[in-house]
Amino acid sequence: MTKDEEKRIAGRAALRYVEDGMVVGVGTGSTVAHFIDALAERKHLIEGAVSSSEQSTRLLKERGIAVLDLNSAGDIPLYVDGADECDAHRCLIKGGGGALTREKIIAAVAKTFVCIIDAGKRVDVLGRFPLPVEVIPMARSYVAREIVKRGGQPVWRDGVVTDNGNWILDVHHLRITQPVELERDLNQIAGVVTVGLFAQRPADIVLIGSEEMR
Ligand SMILES: O=C(CO)[C@H](O)[C@H](O)COP(=O)(O)O
Repeated sequence: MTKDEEKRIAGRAALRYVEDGMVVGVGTGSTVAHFIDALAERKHLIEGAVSSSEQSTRLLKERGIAVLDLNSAGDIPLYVDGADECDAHRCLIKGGGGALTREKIIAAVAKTFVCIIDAGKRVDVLGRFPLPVEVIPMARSYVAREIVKRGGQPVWRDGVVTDNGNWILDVHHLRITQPVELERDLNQIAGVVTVGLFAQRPADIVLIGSEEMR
């Protein structure tokens, strides 16, 4: 089975958590694109979606799904999103697609966070995938120096500007054995907007696309 097939199966499987009348939080990425395709089949039954990126907003609108403003949407019972890595405690690295800040906001608001991944994303220890950190542009060098002090090797995602007008550092060579503590520590560096570690608010449910899930 190809990786994309696993993503498609996971994306479709998330549909079982969608209930009539819901506002559905929608993440970003290629796995979520499969979820959006599946969600389109229920578009007349849900109230609408709140979107974590311009990319997902475009996809949702193309498929005729109403996109709502998070500030006026009320409760978000369900958030469906992918991840770059996932450990046994459902802690995640996210932000490979650069949408980590809005993703973290919707994950925080949502009652249930369903994470959809292909099998290659499951790891014992987070950190093989470089950890994305969104930074205010003027703080890039300072934040990078602070990360080096903590043993990481930050690489500027040159040329990428987030939906919020910020920049991203991808931090290599971290072996994340204490994700909650690291998330808290990196969050308090001046100039950091969001750390792509989802440990203080992990996923509630992880769906890994597989043959058995078909
Ligand atoms: O965090 C993300 C975007 O910021 C994505 O969920 C993550 O990068 C996984 O993407 P894909 O489903 O394309 O493998």
